[in-house]
Amino acid sequence: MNTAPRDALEFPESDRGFLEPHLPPQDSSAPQLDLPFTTLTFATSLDSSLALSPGARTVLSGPQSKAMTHYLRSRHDGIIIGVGTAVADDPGLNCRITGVGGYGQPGLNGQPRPVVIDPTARWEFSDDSKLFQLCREGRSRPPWIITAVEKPNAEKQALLESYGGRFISVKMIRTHTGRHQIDWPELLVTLRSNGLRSVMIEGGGHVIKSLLSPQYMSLLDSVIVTIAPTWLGEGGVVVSPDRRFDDDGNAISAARLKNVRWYPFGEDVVLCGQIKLSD
Ligand SMILES: NC(=O)c1ccc[n+]([C@@H]2O[C@H](COP(=O)([O-])OP(=O)(O)OC[C@H]3O[C@@H](n4cnc5c(N)ncnc54)[C@H](O)[C@@H]3O)[C@@H](O)[C@H]2O)c1
Ligand SMILES: Nc1nc(=O)c(N)c(NC[C@H](O)[C@H](O)[C@H](O)COP(=O)(O)O)[nH]1
Repeated sequence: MNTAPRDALEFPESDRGFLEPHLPPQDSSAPQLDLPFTTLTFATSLDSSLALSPGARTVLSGPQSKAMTHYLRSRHDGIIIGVGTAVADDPGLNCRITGVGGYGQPGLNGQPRPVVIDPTARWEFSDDSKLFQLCREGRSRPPWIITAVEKPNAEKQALLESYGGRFISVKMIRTHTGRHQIDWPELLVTLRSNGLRSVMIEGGGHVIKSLLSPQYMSLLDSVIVTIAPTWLGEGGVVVSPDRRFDDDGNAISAARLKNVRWYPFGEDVVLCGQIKLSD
């Protein structure tokens, strides 16, 4: 067994049980589906902010819930973020729990595939990006970048492919505000057909908002939210889906969870549930 690096995290067995009903099945005889098991998971402040501003990497999770997030990463085949998060955070998107590949074990077992949604292929990654440093150290899988660009920049493509990553071009529509909108079912089917049986979606704000729209929320099998005891204040990246109205034009809640469980975790609380679909 290799020695785990100093930044390895511990997530004790005794803390794992409560998460089990909210995670993809581990049973290899579970039925093979067209869609991956899909978990929405993020950390939020008391004023529903993910970060102090769109470009700011902001620590919300305490040490125990951070380790929990890394355990979640070990339990999913893929981890999806938007390019805004890739640019703001220079994330590692790997799993640092002791005992997974690169953290005390050879190989990449337990390491999720990073998937970045980047419609215009604007992420200026380089050899210095954290993700690629981790790939070189054998501590992360190379990313897949989902884009609407048919022929991404050749140099970027060569760099990505030199690590074993790739661009995956998909069709995206433009909304009335000019934003790209991915076809989530199509993306999830594509990821499943490329071998990902489960994915966790970490954010940021735009990704989460689009998944909480009436059109797409039924794709979510599980929702796991860490709530930190802090207010980030005005100007943060807020998780707030579009307003919904009933047939009479009255405002109704945009989305709600069912089968809810709360678990105190250090100074944070972790909320697990499933999207309640209208009857
Ligand atoms: N607290 C947390 O758990 C957490 C998690 C992730 C990110 N963050 C923070 O969130 C911030 C970034 O959030 P954001 O909202 O600015 O960026 P984002 O990560 O949601 O990325 C936005 C971009 O991704 C693409 N995109 C997103 N949804 C899409 C869709 N449905 N279809 C097509 N393209 C889509 C678009 O190019 C869009 O401009 C950062 O500050 C980051 O630190 C926090
Ligand atoms: N659970 C959680 N708590 C936080 O306080 C926080 N800021 C994030 N943010 C998630 C987002 O996807 C980040 O980009 C990655 O957390 C980057 O972190 P890594 O380098 O991969 O460890 N997630």
